[in-house]
Amino acid sequence: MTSSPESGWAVPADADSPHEGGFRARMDITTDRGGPRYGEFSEEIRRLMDLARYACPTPEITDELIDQVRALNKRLEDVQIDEWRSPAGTRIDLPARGNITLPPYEISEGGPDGVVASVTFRPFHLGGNDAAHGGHVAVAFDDLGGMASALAVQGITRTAYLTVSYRSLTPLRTPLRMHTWVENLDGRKAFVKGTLHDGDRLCADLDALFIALKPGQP
Ligand SMILES: CCCCCCCCCCCCCC(=O)SCCNC(=O)CCNC(=O)[C@H](O)C(C)(C)COP(=O)(O)OP(=O)(O)OC[C@H]1O[C@@H](n2cnc3c(N)ncnc32)[C@H](O)[C@@H]1OP(=O)(O)O
Repeated sequence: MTSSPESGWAVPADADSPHEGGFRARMDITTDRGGPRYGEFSEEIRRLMDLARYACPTPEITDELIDQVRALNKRLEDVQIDEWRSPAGTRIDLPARGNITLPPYEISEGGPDGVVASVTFRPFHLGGNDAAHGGHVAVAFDDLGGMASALAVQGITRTAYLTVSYRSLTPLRTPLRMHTWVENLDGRKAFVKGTLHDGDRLCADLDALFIALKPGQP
């Protein structure tokens, strides 16, 4: 296991984790990294973010919390690894592939007709007035649009542009339906559309271009 740098920032890949540009020489998609309770761990981190977002601690409680979070961070520093082998992003059995930085989603369909997922914006995704932040809506579209284009080109793609039109407020704490699909495939260019609905109500839609990476392209 790669040891953590002093700073605790991301760990670079080493010879045990080969990849070529944006491509992975070995697609290490797993369901066991981090152990059977890793999903529970991710959910507790999200809960921490939710609670921190709306917390107003006294100065004494802030002092106490700093010590506790520092102890937790110290524990996590001991188990740092590069992005290619971390459970976050590769645990396909967990919401949003176990990636705690994404709005949690669960995929119900994925194929030539695109990707359909249930996305729930958490309390910590607050933009204002109990609605989701537009940036977080764009993150969900980027990931699920990227997935629809990856399925269409059967490879890794990168976002060239991504335009989100916000049609009505996106609620927090509510399972929403996101659909992304490739409208037109032109060589390496996948033109992607998407919608986000709360029941019958359209919250936002997507117009994006993803480009299939060439072998070795970073
Ligand atoms: C665990 C397993 C999971 C698996 C699931 C994975 C899902 C993960 C999902 C995660 C998803 C997260 C995803 C993310 O967040 S990706 C992160 C955000 N995106 C980036 O950082 C991308 C930065 N940009 C680049 O790297 C390059 O510019 C790219 C790669 C995009 C193109 O540079 P490249 O040198 O390769 O190609 P090219 O320049 O010859 O262009 C090629 C063609 O495209 C046309 N073009 C280019 N740009 C634009 C534009 N802006 N508008 C209109 N057209 C544009 C261009 O005219 C040309 O057309 P044509 O002349 O051929 O007709």
